[in-house]
Amino acid sequence: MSISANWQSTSSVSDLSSAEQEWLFEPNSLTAKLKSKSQIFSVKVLSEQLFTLSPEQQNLLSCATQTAINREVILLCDNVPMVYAQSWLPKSDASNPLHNIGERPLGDVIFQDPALKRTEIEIASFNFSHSIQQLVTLLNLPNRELLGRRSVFSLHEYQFLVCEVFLPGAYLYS
Ligand SMILES: C=C(O[C@@H]1C=C(C(=O)O)C=C[C@H]1O)C(=O)O
Repeated sequence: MSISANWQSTSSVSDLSSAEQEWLFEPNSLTAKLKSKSQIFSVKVLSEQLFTLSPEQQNLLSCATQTAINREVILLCDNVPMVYAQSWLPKSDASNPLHNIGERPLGDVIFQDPALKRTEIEIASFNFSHSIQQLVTLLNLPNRELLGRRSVFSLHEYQFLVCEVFLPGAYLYS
């Protein structure tokens, strides 16, 4: 699913509530933050496929390779869908910690490594006409304007892009 959006740097976004800022600007693991708010945390993998990167994505990931793994998941707290996440991971072999993470949360893998670096977080809103709303409807959630964030991580020689869209019912809208 495309989550193209009008991504803006956090410094150019002003009218956010404190709850929205708390969640959108969270510098550490979103998985850990969601786990702290729930009894049962789970990951539903929607898909993991090899894709050709768009020129913009190639530029974002400053990578020469044209293909990457597109991983789409839903993060659930106590079985309530909270976040749709789409990550673009480098094609890899078993030696790469990002290889084949399955139902494990990406955050549990990458935030264990002190070498992890995160570039600035960008924010976007997703209105009623955005394709993400089809997923919201599929999940039987009420359609509403959604907020999301994305950033590029680097871990040793790997760069990868993580985009997260907060679904209706997520804590930051309360
Ligand atoms: C990057 C993180 O990992 C989370 C888990 C993801 C996954 O399992 O695919 C994707 C994005 C994040 O919401 C994090 O916890 O911050």
